[in-house]
Formats: sequence, structure tokens, C-alpha cells
Amino acid sequence: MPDKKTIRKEQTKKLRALDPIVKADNEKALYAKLFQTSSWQKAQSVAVTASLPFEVNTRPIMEQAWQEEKTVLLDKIVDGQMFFVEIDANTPLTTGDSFGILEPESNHAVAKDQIDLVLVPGLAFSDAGLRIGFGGGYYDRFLQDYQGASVSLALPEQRRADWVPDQFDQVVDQVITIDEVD
Ligand SMILES: Nc1nc2c(c(=O)[nH]1)N(C=O)[C@@H](CNc1ccc(C(=O)N[C@@H](CCC(=O)O)C(=O)O)cc1)CN2
Ligand SMILES: Nc1ncnc2c1ncn2[C@@H]1O[C@H](COP(=O)(O)OP(=O)(O)OP(=O)(O)O)[C@@H](O)[C@H]1O
Repeated sequence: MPDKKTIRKEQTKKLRALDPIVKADNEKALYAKLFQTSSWQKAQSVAVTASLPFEVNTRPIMEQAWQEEKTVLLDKIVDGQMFFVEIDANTPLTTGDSFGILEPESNHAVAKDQIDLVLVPGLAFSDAGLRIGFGGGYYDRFLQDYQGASVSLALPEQRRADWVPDQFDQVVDQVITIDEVD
């Protein structure tokens, strides 16, 4: 089986090569499914990442959350620690040190127990909720003592399970996928 590093490379390449129209179509289907879940509907606060161009675009998710008067929280990494900061549509975002991911300037961390739903990013997801991210281990550490709901959105190209999980790998509660016809 390929190691995680190989999978990261393969997945990044695959995702970068997606046809933007097909990707946008698939994203729309994933959003629709997400907004129908009870985790979404029950959540008063939703924690997200600012997506990179090859990831599932998270902006429409933020917009929908604001429309439903949910609190949107965005991740930030300081000194190797990830935390979440409340943002609104006008909060200025700047690129941190990591891959040019946008982050809020504020370091005002929201307590973990105030987060109802976290949308967990990743490059690959198994149906069982195992994931491969960028390799920082941020979400493995975050999810370890997190009590709220966790959901990942997986494009068809992100679905695979051909790796050996590490002992510290955490699973997400739910991986949302698109119904595909073979
Ligand atoms: N959009 C998005 N935001 C996210 C994540 C994600 O997957 N997607 N993350 C999911 O966990 C966290 C960031 N994950 C990271 C994982 C590793 C490195 C990292 O190793 N950076 C190195 C090398 C950078 C490079 O090669 O360019 C460094 O900073 O030195 C950075 C961020 C939080 N924010
Ligand atoms: N609970 C933990 N405590 C300490 N270190 C951890 C823990 N979980 C993961 N790590 C460290 O994080 C590193 C990266 O883990 P992994 O390769 O699973 O990252 P990832 O899930 O792809 O990344 P991310 O969660 O940032 O998206 C591992 O090498 C491991 O040392």
C-alpha cells in the first residue's frame, strides 16, 4: 500500500487537475447534502478552513451559515497550535505561513466546547471516516478531545482507503459523498 506521503502527492496532483466545471458541480451536490444533515441543522457554530483552490470551496458554506445566522469560526495556527476564531463576512484575512492559507488576524480563540460542527479538510477520505490531510496532524490533535460533530466533504477523486492508518489517526463522524452511477 502507498504511504501517506505518496497519497498526499497523488491527491494534490489529481485535485489540481480537476475540470473546474465538474468540480463546481460536485461541490454543489456536496453542499446540498451537508445542509440537509442534522449536524448542520442543529449547529449554532460551524468551524471551517479557508480552502485552497484545489480543495472543496468552503466560501459558499460560510455564506450559507451566515444566512442561517450561525457563527462561523475559521482556523488559525500559531506556534504549531490550531485554534478557531469567529469571523464575519468583513473580517480581514491574511495568509499565514502555511501554504498561503487565509487566516484571521485575531488570536481570540473560541473554546472547543463552543464548536457544534467542524468541517474537517483533507486530501483523501475513507468511507469509515479516516483521512489524510496535509500532514501537520492538526486535526488529529484537534479531534482527540473534541465533543461536537465532525463532517468532511469528499469529491469523488478524494475517496480512497488504500493506506495503513496510524494509531493517532482520528475519524470524522461523517464523510459526505456524491451518489455516483458507475
Ligand atoms: N484549507 C485548509 N486549511 C487548513 C488545513 C487544510 O487541510 N486545508 N489544515 C489541515 O490540517 C491545517 C493546516 N495544515 C498544515 C499542514 C502542514 C503544514 C506544513 O507542513 N507546512 C510546512 C511546509 C509548507 C510547505 O511545504 O509549503 C511549514 O509550514 O513549514 C502546514 C499546514 C489547518 N488549515
Ligand atoms: N494526538 C497526537 N499527538 C501528538 N502528535 C500527533 C497526534 N496526532 C498526530 N500527531 C503527529 O502529526 C503528524 C502528522 O499526522 P498525519 O500524517 O496523520 O497528518 P494529517 O492527518 O495528514 O494532517 P492534518 O490533520 O493536519 O490534516 C504525525 O507525524 C504525528 O507525529
